[in-house]
Amino acid sequence: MICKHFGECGSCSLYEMTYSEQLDMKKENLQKLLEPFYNENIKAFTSEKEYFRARAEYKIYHKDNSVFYAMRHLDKKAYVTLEECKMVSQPIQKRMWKLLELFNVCDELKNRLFGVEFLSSSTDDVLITMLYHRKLDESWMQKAKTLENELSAKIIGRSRKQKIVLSEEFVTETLNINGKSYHYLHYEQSFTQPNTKVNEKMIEWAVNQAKSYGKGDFCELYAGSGNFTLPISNLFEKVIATEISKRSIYAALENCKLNNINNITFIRMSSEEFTEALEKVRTFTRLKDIDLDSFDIGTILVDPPRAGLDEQTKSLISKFDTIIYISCNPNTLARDLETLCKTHNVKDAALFDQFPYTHHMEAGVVLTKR
Ligand SMILES: C[S@@+](CC[C@H](N)C(=O)[O-])C[C@H]1O[C@@H](n2cnc3c(N)ncnc32)[C@H](O)[C@@H]1O
Repeated sequence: MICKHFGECGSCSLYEMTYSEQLDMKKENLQKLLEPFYNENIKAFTSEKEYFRARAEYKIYHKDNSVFYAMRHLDKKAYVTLEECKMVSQPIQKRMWKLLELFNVCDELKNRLFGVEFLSSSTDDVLITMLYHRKLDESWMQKAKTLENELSAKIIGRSRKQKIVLSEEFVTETLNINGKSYHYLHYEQSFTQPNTKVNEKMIEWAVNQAKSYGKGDFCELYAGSGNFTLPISNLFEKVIATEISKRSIYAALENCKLNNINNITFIRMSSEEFTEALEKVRTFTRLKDIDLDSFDIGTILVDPPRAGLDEQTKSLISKFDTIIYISCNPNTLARDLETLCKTHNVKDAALFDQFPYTHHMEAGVVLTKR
């Protein structure tokens, strides 16, 4: 029934709904899922109706010596070629069709090309990753360098065991949070929120919840490159944040420098390991210079992947006064609330429409200890 192709395959009923109809449907679904834990009206934060996606991945389909952007059809074993894609951001829009024209007049660039990924920012910075089934050589690099200039974009070429970065491998993003600007480096292939405007609303919501219910020091698990951590850090004296991805932790540290923030301790650690460290089940050399006991954690924010929280992490976060839970899968959120609501009450809940015209939902819930 529901489109995974931002509606572009034109084959599903969600695409036929108006934006507000599909949003109402999601809100109703979320309200039902959260009903056992929260009976108040859930606030929905809307997306722009077009040009909202800051990143996109396309297959490249070859036919009669021409290439096309393509996506897998939802139901059939086939690809759908695209002639427009109104879901992607204006900076991507501006470049993607020109790029296709340039591929089509250059055999060197389109030979064995099988995918193109775009990452953009609201500062009109765009990174284009081109994926090939062949080794890339000097001649490819020369053509790709010309492309960089013609498109005002940064280009990365990838093939098996090969990655060529022509200039930089990140885009610079600036987010406006409650009237203040925060600057971020978003690296290729590390996690970034897909819908910039909705992301800003989501961070503002989290900041406001931390303002209302925050206590003690602040801790964040699944912190990525500091998307929430940086704006929330202003409200607390001491902050500790963990994340499993090496690249995201590197970006998070760079982002702290960019924003002159120096009260955050970032640690590269899985939430499972961090739980073991806090509960003194295991010692880690990575923590030799960090005194975990010096943090008096009262507020925790978690933003796990779709699988939600593991049992140990749930048990750990249940110990803190305030929990802000951001979820990209309301089914696992509802499952985790069954445990968390044994000790905490839900104070607020919201829907963030990060993924319009798909069945995906992003939700936020704030809980305080009884
Ligand atoms: C939904 S993303 C959220 C990232 C960040 N909060 C943001 O808004 O950009 C989830 C993050 O959890 C990280 N992650 C996945 N499994 C993890 C684990 N077991 N422990 C810690 N972090 C994990 C991923 O690398 C990813 O950055």
